[in-house]
Amino acid sequence: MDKKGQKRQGYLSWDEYFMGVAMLSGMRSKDPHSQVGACIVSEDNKILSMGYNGFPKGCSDDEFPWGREGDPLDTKYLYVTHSELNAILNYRGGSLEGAKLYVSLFPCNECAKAIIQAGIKTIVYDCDKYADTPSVIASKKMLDAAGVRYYKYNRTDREITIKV
Ligand SMILES: Nc1ccn([C@H]2C[C@H](O)[C@@H](COP(=O)(O)O)O2)c(=O)n1
Ligand SMILES: [Zn+2]
Repeated sequence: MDKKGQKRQGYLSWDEYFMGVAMLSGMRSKDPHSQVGACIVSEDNKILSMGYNGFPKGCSDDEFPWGREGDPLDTKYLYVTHSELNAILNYRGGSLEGAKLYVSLFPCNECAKAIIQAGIKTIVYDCDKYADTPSVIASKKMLDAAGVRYYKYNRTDREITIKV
């Protein structure tokens, strides 16, 4: 059949688009071990905010520690802001009630609290590599209790290459 006058095929689905944006955002992270990205989307599929894991403003990426082990004060964990929290805090538009969150790694318990309190109702996540940790188990308990829906992103075979 003649395809003239018909829409292009093979365009990105909404989930591919928003997870792609979340992953692109994660590429800004300076964390040498885990780069996490988040994208918050309205109920009518408008991008509201984005974030990635990094130190708070004024805390230099070159002076604060990126290590994972040793004295807690010398590891990143006490200092880094998670991508989801950054995306929530970056939003300047008012309410996130009913919004969807696309995130490359399942939210921890602290981010779950912020997600619930912000009114986000759906989480689409890619990786769940810390599923067995108390933090993620507690996160799921709270999300379940608060009625926040979450589902794993269905990876497609699509490779997105952008030359910049
Ligand atoms: N849902 C999450 C979980 C973790 N992060 C951040 C926090 C750290 O920068 C990194 C995890 O480090 P790892 O223990 O894998 O070396 O990812 C986040 O932004 N969102
Ligand atoms: Zn978190």
